[in-house]
Amino acid sequence: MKTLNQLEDTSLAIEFRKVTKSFGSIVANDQISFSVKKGSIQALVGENGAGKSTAMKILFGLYKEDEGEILVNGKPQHWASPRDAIKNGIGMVHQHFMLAETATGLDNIILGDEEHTLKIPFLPVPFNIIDRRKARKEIQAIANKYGLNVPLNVKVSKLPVGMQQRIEILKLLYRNADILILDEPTAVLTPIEVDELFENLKKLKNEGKTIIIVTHKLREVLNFTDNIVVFRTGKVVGEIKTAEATEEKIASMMVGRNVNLRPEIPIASNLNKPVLELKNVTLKDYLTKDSKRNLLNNLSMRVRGGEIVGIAGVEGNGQSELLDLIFHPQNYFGKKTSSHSHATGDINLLGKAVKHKKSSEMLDLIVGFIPEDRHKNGLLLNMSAEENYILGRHWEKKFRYGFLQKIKEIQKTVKSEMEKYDVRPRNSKLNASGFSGGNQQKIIIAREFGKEPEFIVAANPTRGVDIGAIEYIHKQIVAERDKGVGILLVSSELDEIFTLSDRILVMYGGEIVAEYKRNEVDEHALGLAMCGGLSEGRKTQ
Ligand SMILES: Nc1ncnc2c1ncn2[C@@H]1O[C@H](COP(=O)(O)OP(=O)(O)OP(=O)(O)O)[C@@H](O)[C@H]1O
Repeated sequence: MKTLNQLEDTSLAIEFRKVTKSFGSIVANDQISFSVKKGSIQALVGENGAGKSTAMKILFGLYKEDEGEILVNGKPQHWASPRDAIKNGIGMVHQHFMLAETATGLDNIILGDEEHTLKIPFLPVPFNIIDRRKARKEIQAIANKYGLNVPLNVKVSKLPVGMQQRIEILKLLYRNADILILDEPTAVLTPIEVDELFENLKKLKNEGKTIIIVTHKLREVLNFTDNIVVFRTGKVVGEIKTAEATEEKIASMMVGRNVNLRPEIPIASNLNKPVLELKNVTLKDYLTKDSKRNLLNNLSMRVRGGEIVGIAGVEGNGQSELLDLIFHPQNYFGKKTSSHSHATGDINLLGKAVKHKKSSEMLDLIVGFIPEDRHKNGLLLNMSAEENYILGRHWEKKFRYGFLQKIKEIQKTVKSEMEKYDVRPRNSKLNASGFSGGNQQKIIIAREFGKEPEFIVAANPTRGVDIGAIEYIHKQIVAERDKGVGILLVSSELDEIFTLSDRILVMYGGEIVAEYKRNEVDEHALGLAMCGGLSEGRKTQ
């Protein structure tokens, strides 16, 4: 059967023909066929684990298909590695970045690029070195053109995730890729940055480039793409022109049922005692040259049991520092050291002053944590789902007899949690690395909620998670709130902030610049406050 694009236009950039790829018993791509028109923006959507990333990894030469073939610009291609794909004009930004963390942004962008070398003419043997000045100039020009500015001299590990992603995108543009694959490119961007990114992608499209976007964000799909291909459980279940699609239509194609995309959640009414209190916390930045700037500035806030407090803000405005300070106060409030910036002020967690607590004492305070970087802080990728579920919880009474672990109890709990959160595949022995991004997230959420904490910090809890699962995770968060748990939600998704938060705090430049009840602010005012555009003084609690 011919696909939609084939009927309309034969100038295809990409054509998948009955491609199959299995990992052991898991068929990640099952005879998938679809095509992408040259000079178009194509969305790939589907539930977590539906096989989108696998298809793109085959296209990028990271995996080899078991069966079928892929045509690129009309010619069958069998890449031996991504190097072949790059040579043939294909670039990919992965869902989890592939950057050398200890190298600078500049080095990451030019790494492995032989084009920009400076030839030394008088040496007897050919000896090329990278012309860093030229490369920097070119990268800066691309960055300026597409609004992707990053500090090129700073080590990647020191940059927030949003900036790291910009480096990935710059790397791809710097190599003049003709076909750009972006696996969830906007997961860490603010709405304004998303608009800017897509404006730039449109410019690239108008220059004839082909762009494939893997995303869970249906609004982006509708606003910015030309065609949509829908995956479900390893198969392509449909292709649709964006102009003919609606959010509901795509959602039900993806999930196979109707999904409530905008639930009405009543604002919390029964508030308990505070689970988190920060009073006049200032965090000086001693680690960068910019020592006059404070990473957190005279920040005071409170989360009470039974409420969800959402922090809205453009990434890099102190949110990461705030989270680190909540979990590791001893690093900041103790003696001044060269490895951490120094904090002043007060912090109380679950009613206890914690600024001088040791790490071991902090572990006694049971706080759920869904981290923004699930690979770095949420999972041990080369350990099984079961081991990851028990991570940090092995001391819980229900999981041990003295020093011995109750293996059967652990297995039973993990099995039922995987069922409850619909983690796919239901294989508790599979290493965390073998699960798709969204399913990895579900494992973390199941573990953290399972601790039955009084306070949960959720940083982008539905990042990379499909709509069916978002609906479920949101319900769980609200259920926790209604049980009396206090929740601090840090999210770059305004939709998520609006759906869940009882109170919304806006962070800008390390300060809380505004505070609203959910029902007294709209997206426009919030967006303005997030960009520092608040002219009036902040509202008070
Ligand atoms: N390296 C691997 N080893 C074993 N199984 C894998 C591997 N990579 C992917 N899978 C499995 O293949 C299936 C498809 O995964 P894939 O990452 O392609 O899904 P996806 O649609 O991109 O999901 P998500 O939206 O969550 O990123 C999943 O069941 C996943 O667990």
